[in-house]
Amino acid sequence: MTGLTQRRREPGEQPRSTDGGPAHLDLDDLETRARSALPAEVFDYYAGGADAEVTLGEAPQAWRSWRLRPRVLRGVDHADLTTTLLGTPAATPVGVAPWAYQGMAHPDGELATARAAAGAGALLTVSTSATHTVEEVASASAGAPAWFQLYRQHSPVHTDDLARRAGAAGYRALVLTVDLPVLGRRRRDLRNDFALPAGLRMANQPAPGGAPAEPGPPWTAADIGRFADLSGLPVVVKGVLRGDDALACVRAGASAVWVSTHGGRQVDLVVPSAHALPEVVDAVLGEPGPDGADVEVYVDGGVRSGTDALVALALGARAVFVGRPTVWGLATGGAAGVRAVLDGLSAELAHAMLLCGVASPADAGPDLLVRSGWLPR
Ligand SMILES: Cc1cc2nc3c(=O)[nH]c(=O)nc-3n(C[C@H](O)[C@H](O)[C@H](O)COP(=O)(O)O)c2cc1C
Ligand SMILES: CCCCCCC(=O)C(=O)O
Repeated sequence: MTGLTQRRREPGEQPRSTDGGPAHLDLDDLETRARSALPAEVFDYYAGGADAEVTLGEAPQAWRSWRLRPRVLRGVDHADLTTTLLGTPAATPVGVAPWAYQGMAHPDGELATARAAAGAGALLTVSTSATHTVEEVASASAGAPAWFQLYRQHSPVHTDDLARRAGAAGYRALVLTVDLPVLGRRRRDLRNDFALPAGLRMANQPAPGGAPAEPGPPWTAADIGRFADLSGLPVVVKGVLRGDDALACVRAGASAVWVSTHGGRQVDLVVPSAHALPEVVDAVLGEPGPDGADVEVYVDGGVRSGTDALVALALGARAVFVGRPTVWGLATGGAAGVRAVLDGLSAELAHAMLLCGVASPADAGPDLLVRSGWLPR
C-alpha cells in the first residue's frame, strides 16, 4: 500500500512521503544532472529519438491532452497500488521498460536497475542488449519478478538459446519487441558518429564494439507461439500501435500487448502511445489469452508523472512502463537513483488516485477522463 498521509516533519528533516519516497520528484532536474554526468554522445544516444524527434516531443504532451474527472464522496481513504501482471504480483503498476547498454550509465548497469526494481516491488524488463547476462540480472533481482525482452539475433540458434535461457533463469515472461525490424534513423547518433565505448560488455550478443547491433530478421506472428513454447513463458508483444495488430498478436498466442513507440526512437510522426492505447484496448477487450485469462495491455512512452500514469490506467492499461526516467536515475545515482524514480512515480500515482477517488489500479476507468475540446489536439 502506498497511501499518503500528512505528518509533521522533525526540525531539519528532509521532506519525504510517508512511505519513504521523495516528496517531490523533479525529472527535469534529474535529466539535467544526467546530461552533466554522461559523455555528450552517450546522453544523446539515451535521450534522442528518430528523425526530427516529433514523436519524442509529443509523447508527454499526449497524456496531457486528457483531463481528469475526479470522483468525490466515494469513501476512498487510501490508494492500494498492488496489482498482478500476468498473474505475478507487483507492488505498483509502474514498471521498468527494457533499455539497452546500461553499463554506459553506471558501472553496475542492469544489476543496479534490477536491485532498485526489486526494492520498489516494480516489475523489471531486461533488454537483450544488456551489459550483464540473462542469468546475472536474474540473480541480482533476487527472486523479484522480471521479464526478459528478446531481439531476434542473426543466428536462429542464438535467438532460441536466449529464449530458453530466459525461461531457465526464472523470468516470468518473454517480451518480443516488434517495432525494430531495423534501427530507426537517429540524427543525434549520426551527427555524433555514435559508437558503443570500446570494452562495453555485450553480455548476451557477443559482437565487436561499434554501432548498436542491428537485429536479425523481423518477427512474424508465427514466432509468438513458437517462442512461448521454446521458453515456456507467456509472450508479451511490445511495440503495437494498432487494434488490428493487437488482435493478430492475441490470435497468434500472445498473453499481452504493449503499446509503445519505442520512446520515439524508431519511426517519427507515429501516433503517440496515449492516443493509440484506446484503440488497442478496444480491440482486445475480453479476448482470452492462451491460458484462458483476459489478455493484458501495457503502455509506455512519455510517462513522467503520477497523473500521466493515472490517465494510462484509466484508458485501460494494466501497467505503465518508464524508460528514460530510469536512465537518468541510474546515471545520477545508481540503484538508489532508479529506486527514487520508481518510488517517486508510485507515490505520485497513489496521491493522484486518492485525489480522484480511485482505490486501486483496477478501479481506474474511462469515466475519469475527458478530452477537453478547448485544448489543441
Ligand atoms: C536508451 C534506450 C534504449 C532502449 N533499448 C530498448 C531495448 O533494448 N529493447 C526494447 O524493447 N526497447 C528499448 N527501448 C525502448 C523502451 O523500452 C521504451 O519503449 C521507451 O523508452 C519508453 O519511453 P520513455 O523513455 O519516454 O519512457 C529503449 C529506450 C531507450 C531510451
Ligand atoms: C539488436 C538491436 C539493438 C537495438 C539497440 C537498443 C534499442 O532498442 C534502442 O532503442 O537503442
